[in-house]
Amino acid sequence: MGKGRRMKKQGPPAPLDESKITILKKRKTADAEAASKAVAAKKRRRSDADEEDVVTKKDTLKKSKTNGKSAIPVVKEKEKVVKEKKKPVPMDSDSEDEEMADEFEDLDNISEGSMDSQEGLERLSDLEDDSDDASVLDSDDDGHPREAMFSDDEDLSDAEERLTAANIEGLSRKLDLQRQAEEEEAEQELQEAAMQTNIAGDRPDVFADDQPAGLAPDLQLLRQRITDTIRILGDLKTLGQPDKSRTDYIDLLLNDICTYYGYNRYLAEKLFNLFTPMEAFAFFEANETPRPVVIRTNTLRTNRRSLAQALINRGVVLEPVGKWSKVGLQVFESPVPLGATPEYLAGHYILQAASSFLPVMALAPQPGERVLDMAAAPGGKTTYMSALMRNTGCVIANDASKPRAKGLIGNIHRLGCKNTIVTNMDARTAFPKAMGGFDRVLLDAPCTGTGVISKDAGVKTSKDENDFMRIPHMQRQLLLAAIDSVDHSSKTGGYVVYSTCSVTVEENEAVVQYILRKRPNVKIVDTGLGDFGSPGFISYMGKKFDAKMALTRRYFPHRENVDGFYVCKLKKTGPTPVAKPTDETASATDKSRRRSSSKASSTDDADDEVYDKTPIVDENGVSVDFEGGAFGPFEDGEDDAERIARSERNRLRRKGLNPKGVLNKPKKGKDNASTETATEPASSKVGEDEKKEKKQAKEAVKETEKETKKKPETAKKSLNQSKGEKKTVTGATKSEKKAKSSSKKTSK
Ligand SMILES: C[S@@+](CC[C@H](N)C(=O)[O-])C[C@H]1O[C@@H](n2cnc3c(N)ncnc32)[C@H](O)[C@@H]1O
Repeated sequence: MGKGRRMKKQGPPAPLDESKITILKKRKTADAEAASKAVAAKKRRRSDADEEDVVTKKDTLKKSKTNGKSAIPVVKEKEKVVKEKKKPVPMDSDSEDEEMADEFEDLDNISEGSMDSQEGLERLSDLEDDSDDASVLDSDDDGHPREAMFSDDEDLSDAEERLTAANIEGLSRKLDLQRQAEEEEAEQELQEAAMQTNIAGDRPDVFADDQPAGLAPDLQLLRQRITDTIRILGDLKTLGQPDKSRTDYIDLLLNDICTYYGYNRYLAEKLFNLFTPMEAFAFFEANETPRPVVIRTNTLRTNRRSLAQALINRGVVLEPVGKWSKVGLQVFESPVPLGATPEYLAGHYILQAASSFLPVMALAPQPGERVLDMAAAPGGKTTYMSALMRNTGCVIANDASKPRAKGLIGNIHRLGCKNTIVTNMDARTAFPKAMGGFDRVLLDAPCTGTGVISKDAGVKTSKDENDFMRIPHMQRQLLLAAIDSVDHSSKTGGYVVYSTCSVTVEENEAVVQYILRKRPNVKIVDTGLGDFGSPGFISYMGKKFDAKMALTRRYFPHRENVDGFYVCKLKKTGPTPVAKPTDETASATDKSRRRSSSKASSTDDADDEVYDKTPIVDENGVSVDFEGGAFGPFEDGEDDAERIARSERNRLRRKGLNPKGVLNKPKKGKDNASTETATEPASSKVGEDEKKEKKQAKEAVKETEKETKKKPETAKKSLNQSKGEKKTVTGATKSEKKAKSSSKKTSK
């Protein structure tokens, strides 16, 4: 079955699919007590949910008000998502049996790579299942009954019954806890509704109740004011003070959000602007609560059913993460540390956020392919790719940070990935010069981490304007390198997936838009991830993006209950065009052309190794690298250097310093004109900008620069790609060395 069809049938994942738990409980005759609890809990939940629905329609704002910091908006959003999941999903004719299929069984041993019909994923379903459970996956006509552990099927196998029996007690406990939380929440809502009624119809003066200066803010009052302000913004005409504008209210709201949640003003505003005020509140709330713990089954070592059984036997309470994934398990409770179980140590699973499955699913690497993971550490995605490829072909897993690359190697060994080469290079410059011609490239880019604030609250205060200049700049460079490293003529691939765990437009749609302008030889294609998530922005704050940006996917903690994430899939349609080739680019282009023809004729000689080593060039054909700063404009009419310089000036101003004084100050012991701008007057603005840009660039890659000055790890074994040998190596291959020497010759 193709990926698109499966995704349609399966629908998007529910963060916490209560229906499964309920169904389990209904079925569990062996544990009458647990089952009756479950049914009662379900009824209560339903009636609660119905009541909440009514309340929602009456006044959604009321729902967001609580006395403490409970995540009411998150819960509401979660419920909304769950309800949406319950809507019938459009299905193909053979969809009913698929819907009933076992969420454990039909996944066992097989990859989600088999879900991509566009890319020959059917090949995967042809592969024999080499485990004991020999069911063939993803094939519509496999003839294997798909019994469901959590399905509506009545005929559960004995094994599933035992699994269910073992797990039901824990699930029941979880459900009771949820019910208790919901009752408390409902109680709170009632109280708040009463409070709201008192001010309903009035024009609440949120500007009046200023907190006393010098004292710690009263969080209860602050929260009340936040929700009041949001309510007013929803109906400013009726509820707003006549002498106050929308801007006044937004200003007050942002200040309160900063105080209440602890964000710096710049970041709070940036995140706030992504949503309506009400949704922004839900987003900030969601960042205060952790996302569900998820583990990914390593199908190189086991299958999901066996893993679930083993962990349940250890008292772990879990369920499949959702129908969208065949390898994910959501863990509700564990009496043992999940990073220290025998199964963990044996590499049967890896702790991996649900959202980080998505870029790999979108990339859909195929067995036998040559794949690059540009920024791979600690390796959650690399090892998933390796599993999808069934340990065949080759994954180059690169990371610029040496300590992180060591962690990556550890995971690769633990999970038994044998088709992986680890490299330690700066991907902006290493690829495609050192290696190119990949069938697929994953760029899970370094980012500001605004999607994972619940994991790293430090982001709230540490990320400023400067970071939002510097980091997207690096992302653009990396993505250009990713595109140039892909073989557009790959028979099976030619794809790049770009992902970040950030929700800002600057790091996502804006980066992709820039790339589309710089590389007309790529186009955005469907991620194949179905309806899960939201479409990428096609416009934002007056800026229009390519219409196909809607094919990219965004994920938010408050909507999908996963880490904030962005996924874009690109298809390379032709070689990178060079407008005004320099010597270097011309020869590289020739080489690229030779490469295509040599591929056809199979007459490669050593220097004509088939890699697309086209250097990154700007529109004028000028070779681009970070140090040179000759990068294209950040946005139309404004280049990165200027933006970074402006950001630096703003930063200094915020610190109360005079940017002119600080930036123009001559450096001790250095002649102003002694750098690469020596031919220009020391006071030249251009020279200063370049220096500033260089300074920013150096800061940006402080850590990675150090590493990349050192030699990449050398190969211990070579990888004979053409013979398809599977070998674990840790550095450059023979062919890569040839490619390097050829590259040197070219540049000479
Ligand atoms: C978001 S993390 C990658 C997570 C990884 N894909 C995974 O799933 O486990 C970004 C990684 O990019 C690496 N990195 C930063 N700058 C880089 C560069 N210029 N070249 C290659 N890697 C870089 C960082 O060391 C970091 O490990």
